[in-house]
Amino acid sequence: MSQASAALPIASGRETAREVWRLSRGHRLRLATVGVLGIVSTAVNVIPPVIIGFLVDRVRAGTADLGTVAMVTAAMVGSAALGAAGTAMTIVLATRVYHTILAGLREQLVSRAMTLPQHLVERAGTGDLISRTSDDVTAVADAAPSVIPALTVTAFTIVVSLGGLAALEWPYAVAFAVVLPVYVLVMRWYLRIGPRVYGAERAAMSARAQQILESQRGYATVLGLGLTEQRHRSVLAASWGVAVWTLRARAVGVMLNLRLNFGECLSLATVLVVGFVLIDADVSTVGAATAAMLLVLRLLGPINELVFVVDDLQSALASLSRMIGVVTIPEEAGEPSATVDAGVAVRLNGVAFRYGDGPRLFDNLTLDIPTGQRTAVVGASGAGKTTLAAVIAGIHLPEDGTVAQPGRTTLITQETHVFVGTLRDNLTLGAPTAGDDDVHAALDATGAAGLLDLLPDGLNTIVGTGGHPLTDAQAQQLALTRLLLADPELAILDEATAEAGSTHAGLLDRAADAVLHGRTGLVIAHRLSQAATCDRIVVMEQGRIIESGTHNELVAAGGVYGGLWSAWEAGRSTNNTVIDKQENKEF
Ligand SMILES: Nc1ncnc2c1ncn2[C@@H]1O[C@H](COP(=O)(O)OP(=O)(O)OP(=O)(O)O)[C@@H](O)[C@H]1O
Repeated sequence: MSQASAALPIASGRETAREVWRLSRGHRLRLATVGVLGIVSTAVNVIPPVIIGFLVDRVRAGTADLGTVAMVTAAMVGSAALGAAGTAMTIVLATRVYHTILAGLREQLVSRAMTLPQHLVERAGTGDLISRTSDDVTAVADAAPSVIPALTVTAFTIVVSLGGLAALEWPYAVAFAVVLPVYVLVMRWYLRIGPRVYGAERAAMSARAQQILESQRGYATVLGLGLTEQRHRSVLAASWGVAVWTLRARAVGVMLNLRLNFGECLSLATVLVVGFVLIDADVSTVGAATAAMLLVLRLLGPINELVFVVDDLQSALASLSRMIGVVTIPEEAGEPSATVDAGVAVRLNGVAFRYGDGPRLFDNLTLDIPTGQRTAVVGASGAGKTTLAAVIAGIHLPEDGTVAQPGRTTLITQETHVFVGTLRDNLTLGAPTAGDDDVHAALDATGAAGLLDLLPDGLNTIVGTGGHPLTDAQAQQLALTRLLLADPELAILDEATAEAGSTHAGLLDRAADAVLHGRTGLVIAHRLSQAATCDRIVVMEQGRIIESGTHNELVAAGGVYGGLWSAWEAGRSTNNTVIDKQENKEF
């Protein structure tokens, strides 16, 4: 598998073929039927030229009567009808089979995309992944129904027509066969240039998608820093890249047409000259020469189509190998594994981590999180708390060292996604077998049962984009209840109750309390009061753990945490509002 720069991998031709063969399992009988139908309908299409040649000779000999014309007409109409029906059936069946196979591939692509290590996606850029799951899927879907039947029909038309020419007089077949290398040269030229140009066109589309996505995601930052013009220029440059490569791709298409026209001219002229010589030498009849010319004319269409299908095929193959490149990304070594030590739920041993090519954020980080306990992580903004949570959850892979954690781990961040569907579906995502009684019990436990009274259809209310709107606090309650139902061994709450505002902070704190009850918890604490209720506190500074212990131990030690706690207590004795602000400022 080749990996160009930071982009996601692209499958080689062999890997693509192997994966397509694997995907075709269960559809091979129907694929064979497509092939047979294509062959039969093509063979039928060869009848009209031969029968016209027969008619020409009968007319020249003066032996054609009304019966001959009626017989020729009936044969032509019959073969045309049979050919058309066969071709239509081939295309319908082929379209069904290919779309079924493609649907399977698309499912695998989406499920692999959802489980890809985040560092891979970040390094490649989200645009690359989105382009592969949208543009590339469309390219393959658009090409498949035309490419495969055309390939089958064209290949067989060439074989049958060459046989037909040889049956008329072998020099006709030789005359055409000597021109075939011209088409081979045209195709070789095209295969050399085409993939590069089409690959570059697709890469330019990925780059454009990336620029647009970044501008949208960071819209607030762009506005805040006055970067609108700069972003506009970046999107413009990426769009221009697409325009340039699209133009080059179309130019390649035009040059291909010119070469094909030359091939047509050459093959018709060759067969015409051979026909003239054969008739002159009394070896062939005018009818046979007519049939030969008609057969060659019939062949030119499919041959051109083959070259044009190669065009689509190249484009589709480029997309297919990009899709399969994602599907076949192997599970990475270094992904978190289940811990074995009794009493330790999570063990980080000598962990090193950096974002992209940046400096090391963690270097030789070591940490044990005891089973069944609640550990808080505190530290100034940028200390590495969120990154630590993501490394433990397995979202980021360490560059060095090991992470051992329980198999069932759930991470909740401030950004809670509400999926389109019923509230019940959203709550039972991690526990598909949970019944309504379980759901109600979980809602009671997290104090979210009141939410049902606010929704028009209770658990059946459609939420998510376009559905009943939920406030941030409600979405967070939903996420906490979902976690309770999923019942993981390790729950990581990354500031999951931080942004709710003072009205809902207490409510969400109680929900978080219910969720963490009886399991190992890691709380990235925004508020010092939240950390103080945990069994153990870990203090981080610039990617290092500088203190760790119980609240009382750390206060008694009088270190960084002790200082912060004293400041917090001093603030509490003067003004509660100030305390909250002070806490948020500190962390
Ligand atoms: N995706 C990323 N790419 C590059 N650098 C990042 C990325 N995410 C975080 N960082 C950097 O890593 C460092 C640690 O960030 P992290 O978010 O883990 O800190 P934090 O303690 O959780 O901060 P906060 O409390 O503000 O959320 C910071 O310097 C941050 O700029």
